[in-house]
Amino acid sequence: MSTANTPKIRMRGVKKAFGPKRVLDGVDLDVAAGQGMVILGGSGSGKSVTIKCILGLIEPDEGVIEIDGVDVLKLPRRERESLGDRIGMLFQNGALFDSLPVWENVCFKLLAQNRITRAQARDKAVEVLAQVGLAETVGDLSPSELSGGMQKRVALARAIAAQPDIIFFDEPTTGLDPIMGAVIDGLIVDCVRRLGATAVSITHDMASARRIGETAAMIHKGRIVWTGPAGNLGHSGNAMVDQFANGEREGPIQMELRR
Ligand SMILES: Nc1ncnc2c1ncn2[C@@H]1O[C@H](COP(=O)(O)OP(=O)(O)OP(=O)(O)O)[C@@H](O)[C@H]1O
Repeated sequence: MSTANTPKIRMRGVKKAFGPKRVLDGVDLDVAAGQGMVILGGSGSGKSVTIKCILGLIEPDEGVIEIDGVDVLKLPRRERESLGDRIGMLFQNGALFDSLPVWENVCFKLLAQNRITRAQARDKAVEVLAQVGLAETVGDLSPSELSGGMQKRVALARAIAAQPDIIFFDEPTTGLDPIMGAVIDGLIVDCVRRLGATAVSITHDMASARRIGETAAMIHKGRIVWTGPAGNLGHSGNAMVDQFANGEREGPIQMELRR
């Protein structure tokens, strides 16, 4: 049963292998309701697989994943799918559809599920675009006509349009200049706060991690090896985390491909 102390997301012993390759080897992670959690880890360490397991896009081999205290892996398919209505996602590359105008992209999920008429969707898109600093006229453009920073704003608008209570951000500032990255981070923080949502982000950008995360977790060799305040990244006292956050070649993390 869910109580005030129940984590929004709770993972215990989550394992996932692809063929002989074990990617997740017993992930334990708690994300408190309303918290901003950043997941760090080397390339290929399993950050995206972790998020996809929570989203239900990948089925773990073992373990427990709870949302609001409910074991989602045991839910019937239909109930599991309806959980998706409460979850927003900003994909790494934005994943916008160039064949649709911006406003339809923003309200894509609401339209696809017939939760809203096209006229309502247009109004809703204008309202959400304004929240990410975009003018009404942008709604009629194709995503291909927008700069990278504007595309990220549209992707953010799409992630929040259905007012989810959990939002995942996969490398939200990748490919942006540092100032635009900071602007997008600011918008993310504002939007998440306005919704009162729980946010889980993957990023390799430490400045971004400190801005959008309250808490950080580091994944290494398929397990969460450290959790602590995002503000401590780089001087956490954990040699592995500090090597990673400071981008040092020497340290406990040996990356065969980089030698
Ligand atoms: N559907 C899949 N089938 C087979 N292997 C997969 C699949 N999805 C992920 N993997 C493998 O799992 C490992 C972890 O992938 P994942 O995408 O989670 O890494 P990541 O930590 O997000 O990395 P990056 O920072 O580079 O995006 C990789 O070796 C990847 O090749």
